[in-house]
Amino acid sequence: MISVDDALDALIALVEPLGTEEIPLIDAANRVLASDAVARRDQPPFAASAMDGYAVNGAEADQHAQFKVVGESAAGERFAGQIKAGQAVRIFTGAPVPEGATHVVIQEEIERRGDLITITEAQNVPGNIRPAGNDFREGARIAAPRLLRPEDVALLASMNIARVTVYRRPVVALISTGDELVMPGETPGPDQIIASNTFGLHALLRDLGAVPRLLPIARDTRESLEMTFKLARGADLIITIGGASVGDHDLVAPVAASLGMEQAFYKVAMRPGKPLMAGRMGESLMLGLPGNPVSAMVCGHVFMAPMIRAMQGLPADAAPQRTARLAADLPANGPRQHYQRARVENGEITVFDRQDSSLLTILAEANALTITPPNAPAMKAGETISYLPL
Ligand SMILES: Nc1nc2c(c(=O)[nH]1)N[C@H]1C(S)=C(S)[C@@H](COP(=O)(O)OP(=O)(O)OC[C@H]3O[C@@H](n4cnc5c(N)ncnc54)[C@H](O)[C@@H]3O)O[C@H]1N2
Ligand code: MOO
Repeated sequence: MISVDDALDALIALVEPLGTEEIPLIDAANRVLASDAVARRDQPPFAASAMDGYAVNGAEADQHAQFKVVGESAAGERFAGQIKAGQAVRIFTGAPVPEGATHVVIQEEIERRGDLITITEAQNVPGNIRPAGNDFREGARIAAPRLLRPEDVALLASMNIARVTVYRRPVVALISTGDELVMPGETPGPDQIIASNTFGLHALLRDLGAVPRLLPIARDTRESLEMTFKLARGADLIITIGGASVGDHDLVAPVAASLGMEQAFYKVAMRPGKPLMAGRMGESLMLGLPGNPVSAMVCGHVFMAPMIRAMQGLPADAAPQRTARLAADLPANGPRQHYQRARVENGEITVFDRQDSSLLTILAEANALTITPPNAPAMKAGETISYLPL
C-alpha cells in the first residue's frame, strides 16, 4: 500500500495536459484558457461620464454658478463640439465627456430653466468621470492557464476577444461493474441494487469540466469486462467502479492487465478507498475505483478531480483543504489516512458517528470530509482539523 500523497504524485506523473482548441467566447465558461488573452482596445476607450448630469469645466463648477446648455452627449453618440466658458453639455452615464469638460454635475444637484442650469450644491471637483483606459489598456493580458469563470468571460468580452484558445475537455469513460447492478429506473431483481456512484461520479466529472461517457454496466465475467473496455477506447481516461478488491468476482485488475494496462499502483493507505488502482492503458489513462459508493466518491474528490484539472492544463494540486474546530473529541486513527463525512457550520465541524462506506445518506448530509493522517493521535473538541469541502 502506498500513501495518499505518493498515489497522487504517481497519478499526476501519468497526466499530460491535453491538446488545445479555439472556441467561441459564448462557450468559454468553465473551460481552461490555454494561451494568454490580450486586450484589443482600451476600456473605456474615451473619458466617460459615470453619472447622468451636465458636463462642465470643473474650474467653473462653484455652487450657484450658471451655465448655458449647448448640446447633448449620449452613450453611443458624443457631443461633437468643445465646451467654452459658461457652457454645459447634457450628458448621460457612459457617454463620452466633451472636450473642455473636466467635471460632471449630477442632475439632482442643478436647477434647470430652459437652456440655463444653476448648480445647487457644492461640488467635489473633478468628479464623476472615468478616464480612458480606467479599466484596462490595449495589450492588457489574462494569463493562461486560468479556469474561466463567468467574471472572466465578461472581461474577455469587454476586451473584444470573440474566440479563445482553451484546453480540450477530457473524455472520460465510466464503467460500472457487477452482476448486482441495474440502472436507475429499471426493475432490479431480488439480489440486485441500483448503480449509484456511477451517477455521482458522472455529475462530479461534469462539474470538473470533463465529458463523461456512461458505458453499459459490465457483468462479472472476463468477456463482458473486455468488451466494455473495448467500448472505452479513445477516451482520455477510463474509470472503472467496483471489482477492484480481492474477491473471486473482482476481475478489473486481471482483465485490465491482460489488455495491456501498465499499473502505476494498486492499494492506497486510505479509508475509504483502499483498493484504488491506476495506470496507463494504450492511449488512455485508467483509474480503477472501489465499488463501495462512498469510497468511489471520496476517491473521485481526492484523486479523480486533480487528474481532470491537470488534464486541462491547471496546476496539478491536491484538492484545496480548509480547517475548522472539532465539535467533539475524535479517537486516534489507524494506519490508513481517514476521510470522514462531516458537517461544517460557522467554523465548527461535526464528524458523523456512522462512517460505513456504503452510506450515501450520510454522504449527502455531509458538506466536508475531515482528513486524519495515518496513526494520528486522538484529538480533543476545539482542536483544529483539516477538511475537504464537498
Ligand atoms: N477480504 C477483503 N474484502 C474486502 C477488502 C479487503 O481488503 N479484503 N476491501 C474492502 C474494501 S475497503 C472495499 S472499498 C471493497 C471494494 O470492493 P470492490 O472495488 O471490489 O467493489 P465491489 O465488490 O464490486 O463492490 C463493493 C460494494 O459496492 C457496491 N457497488 C459496486 N459498484 C457500484 C455502483 N456502481 N453503484 C452502487 N454500488 C456499487 C457493490 O454492490 C458492493 O456492495 O471491498 C471490500 N472487501
Ligand atoms: O476502504 Mo473501502 O474503500 O471502503 O470501505
